[in-house]
Amino acid sequence: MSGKVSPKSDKSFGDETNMAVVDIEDPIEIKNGRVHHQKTAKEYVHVARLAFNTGRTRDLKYRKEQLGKLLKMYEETAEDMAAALYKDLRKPKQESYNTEIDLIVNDLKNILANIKSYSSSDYPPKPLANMCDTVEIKKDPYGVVLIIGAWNYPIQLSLLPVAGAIAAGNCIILKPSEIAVETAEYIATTIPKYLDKECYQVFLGGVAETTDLLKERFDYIFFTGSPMVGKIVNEAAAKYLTPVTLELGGKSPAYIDDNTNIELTARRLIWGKMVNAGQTCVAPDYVLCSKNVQDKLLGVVGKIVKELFGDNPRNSKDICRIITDRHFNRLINLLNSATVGYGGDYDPQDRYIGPTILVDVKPNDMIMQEEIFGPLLPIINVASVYEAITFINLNEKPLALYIFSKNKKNINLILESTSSGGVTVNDTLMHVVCESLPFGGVGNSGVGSYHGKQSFDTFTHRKSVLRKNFNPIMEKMQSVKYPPYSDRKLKCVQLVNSKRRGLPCRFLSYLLVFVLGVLVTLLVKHLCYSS
Ligand SMILES: NC(=O)c1ccc[n+]([C@@H]2O[C@H](COP(=O)([O-])OP(=O)(O)OC[C@H]3O[C@@H](n4cnc5c(N)ncnc54)[C@H](O)[C@@H]3O)[C@@H](O)[C@H]2O)c1
Repeated sequence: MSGKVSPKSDKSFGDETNMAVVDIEDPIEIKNGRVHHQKTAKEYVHVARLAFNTGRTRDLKYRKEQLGKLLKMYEETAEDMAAALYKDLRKPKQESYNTEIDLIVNDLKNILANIKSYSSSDYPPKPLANMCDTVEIKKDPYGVVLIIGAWNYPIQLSLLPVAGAIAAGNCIILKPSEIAVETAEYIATTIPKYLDKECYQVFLGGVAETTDLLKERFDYIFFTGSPMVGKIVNEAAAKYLTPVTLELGGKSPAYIDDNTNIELTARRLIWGKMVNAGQTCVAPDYVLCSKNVQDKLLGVVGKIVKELFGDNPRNSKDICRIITDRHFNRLINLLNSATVGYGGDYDPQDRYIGPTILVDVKPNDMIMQEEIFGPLLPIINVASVYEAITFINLNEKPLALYIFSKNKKNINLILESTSSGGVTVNDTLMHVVCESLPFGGVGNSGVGSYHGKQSFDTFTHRKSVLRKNFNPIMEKMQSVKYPPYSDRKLKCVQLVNSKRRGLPCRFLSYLLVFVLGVLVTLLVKHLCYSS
């Protein structure tokens, strides 16, 4: 869709009386919670395919221009982004800027500053057999890519991959999450005002529309969401062997060692759990610690919550709300299934849930069967670091793992004995904001990664190119590869093949070719004169 939603549009995607009408190339109606497109998913993809085939997105100047316009969009409409996030999630302004707006602005500035070097071909070392050839790794765009976003960081999760995909020269169909209604509308109405409407299109909708999109052939699919839907996306992609990045979720553990600074641990843990009201893919999902540490944690948590959110956190402007009633009710069911050690306050009218710690939790309890995605923090007691490691390894590989400890041996033991998408030691969430670290999961928590240069690489096919020339001397030198084969030729080929160590750079191999050329010429001249 590239168009404008009328000001009277319904903000819930679910009320027939207030109907949103978008009226440019694809006038859409939003009726009874469903988006009605005039154009089909196939037509969207067709337009993007035609645009890609013009070749314009391959041009570095064009890509920089489009990224510049995206930056302009961020700068000119940052307040609209923050307003949409507030309406969807009651996101505090500082959280909106820290975790979404500034993140995409900085990422884009970094891409713009480095796009020339990211896009340049690499010239790797080469073996003796290719001494006379030019070997190059060209950075090729995949083509038309599908980006599907999740609702919890609806700006960041849609627009960070968009920047990487544009930089790498792809055309894009972006499908933001339908659950973050305001942000989806902001994206759908704002992007066409700034970017090339054929190359970069926004397709609004929910499950049915995403299902339609997934029937189409894409050259790459970048999905952010739950492992369950990730599998659906992966299956659809497999039909055309389309490569995918799957940014998924899961239960991320936080291990607290006996040897730690309990107050700092509590502050960093509660902060990480309460950002976006726990609706964060890398939020610490549950705690593993001894009974002794649990008691100490419960002893300081009241003080920390008061410090962060005041006497009554319900009145704090710094706690997000749960995205929908459905999500809220799921969390309250989980809360009611467990024993509250701290907190437990909630308000259905406002979709508010306060910081809550759950105790006496057992591995088979309901709350341990699914990703929590809310401000509930269960504690599972373990007797040692070894038991914690065993517990982590018995479960799916998490997206994030947090270790709070002063004991280097224990920290390294966990790092060496477990697998997770990423790790922060002695804090939460922070490895995600360091853009030089690739961000992604492993196993059930995802496939592939992005952020920083990795975003460009994710949307880039590294195409191997080997160039030869028609130089007769080179041809003579390589003639041993042709039949008729002989023992002498085999020995020669084996000798060359055994010199697989790469020659370091193009200059050295040119020099070698030049020296060899001179030697051969001198030899020929010498033979001519002597005869
Ligand atoms: N790894 C990450 O970067 C990251 C970031 C944010 C969220 N997440 C994960 O995402 C999940 C929460 O987000 P969500 O509720 O939006 O996820 P979701 O999987 O329900 O939805 C994600 C996207 O898939 C679409 N979708 C939903 N059901 C579908 C279906 N049956 N067929 C086709 N498409 C479908 C939705 O429209 C949405 O755009 C959590 O598991 C969280 O951990 C991961």
